[in-house]
Amino acid sequence: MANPLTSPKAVRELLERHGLFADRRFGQNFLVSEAHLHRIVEAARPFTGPVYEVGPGLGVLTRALAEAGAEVVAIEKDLRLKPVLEETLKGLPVRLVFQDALAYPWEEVPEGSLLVANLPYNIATSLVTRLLKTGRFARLVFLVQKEVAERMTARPKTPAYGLLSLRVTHHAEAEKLLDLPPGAFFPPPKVVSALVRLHPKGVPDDPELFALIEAAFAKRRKTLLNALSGAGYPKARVEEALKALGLPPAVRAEELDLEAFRRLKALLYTPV
Ligand SMILES: C[S@@+](CC[C@H](N)C(=O)[O-])C[C@H]1O[C@@H](n2cnc3c(N)ncnc32)[C@H](O)[C@@H]1O
Repeated sequence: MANPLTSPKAVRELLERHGLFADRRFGQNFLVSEAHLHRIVEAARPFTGPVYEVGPGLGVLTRALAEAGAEVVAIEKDLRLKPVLEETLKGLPVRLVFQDALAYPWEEVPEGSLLVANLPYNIATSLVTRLLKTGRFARLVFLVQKEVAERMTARPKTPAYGLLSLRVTHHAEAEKLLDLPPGAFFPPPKVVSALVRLHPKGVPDDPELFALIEAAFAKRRKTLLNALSGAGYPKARVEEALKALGLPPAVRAEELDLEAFRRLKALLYTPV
């Protein structure tokens, strides 16, 4: 059965009836494409654990997930949407939580949980990083701006490659599944979006590794040697480590893959 919320007209009427408007501060671009909604639900299956949705909005995806058999916990920051969600999700087994998703205790969700969401653009990167660090998610399936999806899946020596690419690679296998045009949303955003799926590998955070990677990319145009020595890593030690790894002294951060950064960290953090 078609989802009653997948038309701009239905969304406009629903908002009007509740005296609401799509609030840009909350990144409110509601999905209105039945075909894309279906692709997201299919990409998220099988529902082997509780499904967390950040930002249910008017409930379009929440409803589709619940109707497909998922046990959904939906976390929404905009309290104005409470009466709408109570109407659109009536009778469905969804737990609604009204709070900022960044304040949610993600470290306590059951092992094997799933995230399925059309993420608010302004918290997407920090939220996904945090969820990966918890080690509790079996799968994360979400919409983000295409540019963010490209950074998540970028390979070394490409312009989009950096801290986010390495963070994602450290924790997960990443897939960029498809692009969504602005017309798939109401109101249409200015940019193209993309559907991303991450399969975590159960690798815990490595704070020393990520301090090193952050320092390496903080000055992207500099050589790795200058970026790291500028951030306080002893220059002679970095020079020695690059040599031991067979890397030229003028190498830049974007030329190193995750394995190279792991080996560099091991050399820099080994007591002399
Ligand atoms: C891009 S809209 C997606 C709405 C809906 N899931 C859909 O696909 O139509 C993002 C949603 O996240 C909510 N939101 C924004 N910031 C949030 C935050 N920090 N915590 C929880 N929800 C947030 C917005 O109010 C909005 O409902």
